[in-house]
Amino acid sequence: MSNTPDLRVGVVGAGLMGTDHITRLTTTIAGATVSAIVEPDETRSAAATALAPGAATYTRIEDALEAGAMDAVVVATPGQFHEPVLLAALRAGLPILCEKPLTPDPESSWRVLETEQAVGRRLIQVGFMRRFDPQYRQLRDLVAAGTAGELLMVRGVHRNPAVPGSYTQQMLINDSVVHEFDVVPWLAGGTIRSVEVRYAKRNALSPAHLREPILVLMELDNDVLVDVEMNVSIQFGYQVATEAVFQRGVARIGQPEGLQLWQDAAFRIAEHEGFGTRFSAAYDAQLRAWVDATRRGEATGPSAWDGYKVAVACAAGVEALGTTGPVALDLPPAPDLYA
Ligand SMILES: NC(=O)C1=CN([C@@H]2O[C@H](COP(=O)(O)OP(=O)(O)OC[C@H]3O[C@@H](n4cnc5c(N)ncnc54)[C@H](O)[C@@H]3O)[C@@H](O)[C@H]2O)C=CC1
Ligand SMILES: O=C1[C@@H](O)[C@H](O)[C@@H](O)[C@H](O)[C@H]1O
Repeated sequence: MSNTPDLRVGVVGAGLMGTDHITRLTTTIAGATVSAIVEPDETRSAAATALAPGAATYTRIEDALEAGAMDAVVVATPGQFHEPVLLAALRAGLPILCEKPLTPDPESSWRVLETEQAVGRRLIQVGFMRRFDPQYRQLRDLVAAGTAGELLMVRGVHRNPAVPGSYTQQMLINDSVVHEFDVVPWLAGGTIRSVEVRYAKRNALSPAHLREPILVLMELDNDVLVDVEMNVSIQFGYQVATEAVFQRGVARIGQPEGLQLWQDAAFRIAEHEGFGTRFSAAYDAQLRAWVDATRRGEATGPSAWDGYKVAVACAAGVEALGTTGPVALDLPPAPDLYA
């Protein structure tokens, strides 16, 4: 691929994740150059441009498209602003890496699917980066190999140390469990049949407007039962861990790793501070896979259809926050483009 020119990438939204993608594209990922930054906030735009000298700056994606400033787009605006950016980039025929979620609800995700189908080829990869985490991939391979027997249950924890005041009750589902709604069916080889939410004793350290931690139960159509503790006030660090129960064994991923220290009659091992460290390798691998596939003229990773299925699961999850018992999912058949 060394004779192929660099992919000119436009990054739309230069906040936390947009800046992170710009840094990785500029310093770590071969074969790509950040050619455009689309960001309405002047201070953020200037800070991002300093990381990618030579990138042209715009405040609206329409202007960057009209200028022909990019061959492909990374969408890193907040989820509620994904749809207009996606539709504009799709209509221009550009490949897209869209941060999770595809969009915040099934109706808008369906409109994105329809637009991609009208273009006639897969252009969107959704940023469910856990699929690129080496440990999740190992676990998926183990499930597929069947060497420990059939998978029976998946038990997960998703713990954030704390969240900002702007984090709402629905975000427990839409912003956080959204990852499990994608990665667990992917690794377990099934589709989500229903979602249920149970409330634990409330953590008095949670922000006053949040009732959490919660336990999210998912039934898959292959009868695998999944439980996820979603906790955003765990204080001590960031922990995303999974235990898979098989017929003849148990597998764990996401355990603390690195230096082990015995000192002062105690044992210590570092835990992650945030998703930026826990999934650093996954963010790199996700971008690398996207850039390489795009340069080959192909699409890879989670598709817009995967994004739609997750949006349906999130809608069920949000409903389950306010009801007792499981909420069933109602999924249409996959359109031909994604079958
Ligand atoms: N994969 C992961 O682990 C994570 C993914 N995310 C996802 O990344 C996305 C961005 O989140 P953050 O970076 O935390 O948000 P942020 O709020 O830090 O940054 C978003 C940026 O988008 C800009 N923006 C808003 N509307 C725009 C538009 N129409 N055109 C161009 N720029 C626009 C804002 O001015 C802001 O600078 C979200 O979809 C979020 O769910 C966030 C954190 C972790
Ligand atoms: O996507 C992410 C955040 O938006 C979300 O708030 C966190 O809970 C997740 O762990 C992180 O990966």
